[in-house]
Amino acid sequence: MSTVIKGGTVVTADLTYEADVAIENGRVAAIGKGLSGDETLDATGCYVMPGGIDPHTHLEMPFMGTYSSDDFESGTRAALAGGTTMVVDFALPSPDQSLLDALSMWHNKSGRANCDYSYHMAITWWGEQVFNEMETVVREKGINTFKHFMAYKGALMVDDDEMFASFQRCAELGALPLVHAENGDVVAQLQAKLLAEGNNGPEAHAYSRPAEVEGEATNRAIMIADMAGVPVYIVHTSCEQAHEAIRRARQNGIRAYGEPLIQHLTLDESEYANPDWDHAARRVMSPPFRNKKHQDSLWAGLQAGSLSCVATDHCAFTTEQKRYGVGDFTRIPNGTGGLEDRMPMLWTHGVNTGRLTMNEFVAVTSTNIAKILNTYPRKGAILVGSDADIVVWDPSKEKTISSKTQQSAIDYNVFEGKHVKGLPRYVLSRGLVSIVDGEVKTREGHGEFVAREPFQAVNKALSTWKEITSPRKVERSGIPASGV
Ligand SMILES: NC(=O)NCCC(=O)O
Ligand SMILES: [Zn+2]
Repeated sequence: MSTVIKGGTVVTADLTYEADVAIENGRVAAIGKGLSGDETLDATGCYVMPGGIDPHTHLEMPFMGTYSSDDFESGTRAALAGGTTMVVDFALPSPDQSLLDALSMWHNKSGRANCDYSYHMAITWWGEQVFNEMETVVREKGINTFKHFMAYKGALMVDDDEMFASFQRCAELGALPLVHAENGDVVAQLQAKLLAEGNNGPEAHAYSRPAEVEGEATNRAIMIADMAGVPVYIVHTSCEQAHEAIRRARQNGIRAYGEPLIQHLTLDESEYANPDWDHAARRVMSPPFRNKKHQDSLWAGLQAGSLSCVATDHCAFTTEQKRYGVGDFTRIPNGTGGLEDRMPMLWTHGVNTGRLTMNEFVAVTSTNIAKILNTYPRKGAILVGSDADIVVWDPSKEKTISSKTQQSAIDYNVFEGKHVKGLPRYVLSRGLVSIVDGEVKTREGHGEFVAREPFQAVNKALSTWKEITSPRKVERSGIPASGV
């Protein structure tokens, strides 16, 4: 069975051109004019783009005494509805748990996925077992990225010595470390101080995590990565201080990547001042939403290329779960949803406003992360042989975002009431037509795990440079006798 997407304009990270796209066996089979197939999808007036890749999701994640409420079924359904055809989730070992056990647990959860997925492995503790299993994870299990939390003291946080050890191991294995960069020690002290002063509402969550906390940790993570000789990817970059650290590092030749979230780009700190406790608590995530100065910095970073990808960090909790933190903001589960809205919100606030070109939109929603994760051009591209993960984007289609019509399992939406213009007409997951004009035709279990090879080029270049510049003993002849 072959499918042809006909009459649209192909938009990739580099090119815009008129062509039909033919699909066979889940792959792009031909690109050109006048193609035909068993099934035709009319793309007149639409842009035919690589499906989105969300670099950062937390589906059914055990966190803060509960589990995030979207699982791989509802989460990937939401992803496809919004034009995202691949998600990258996190396998999260509990303290002392084997990385391989955690991975098996995640494979058990993901069997219901509607679109393709991959994982980052989290480093939540350190020891010889973790050191050894990292090699298996990279060489045998198809995972080349490891996430480190500098925040969540007493839970997921790792210290600098553990991070340095893990980064060096990543360098040896051809893996890329990811970092949640917030100074967990300072946050813990600020939280205690705010609570002691009676400041226990959701707004205190934002007060306890000022931009300096993030800027300091981002810079520290980048410097540690540089000393370890490995590139580094900073997740959910939310402020100018963190962006500045990434920008400066890149100007100095350091391979550091930054990832703003669609939430931070389009929602600001005034959400926490809302008199409705539920409204504010539903928006509690780390880092918190910031002011316009920070938002402008993030948009500028996407335009200038100093920030690479737009993610969601989709970690959705119901209102009931958020209420665990009534009377103590530190117990509000951290996280917000966004999978279904990432692409329409970015198109509306990025492309429709002239802040991003269509090609830049494709780069930051798909192609850049495919390259960073070493899965390009299987993903993130429309090329003959690429997976047919494709979104046919209708720039004239509009809607108002509402939790009543969303795919996510939770009872609200942080973008509630926002009007978007630019939505998928069709979404194809490895050739399977999964969304047709808002109608959901996803197939549970269709999604497959995407194994990713270790990095060759960047890690080789960095280790070569490290070797050339490593400390060397100076060999001297005629050393004078000791003066003692
Ligand atoms: N970001 C957030 O608040 N929740 C998800 C877990 C994490 O990545 O920090
Ligand atoms: Zn995080």
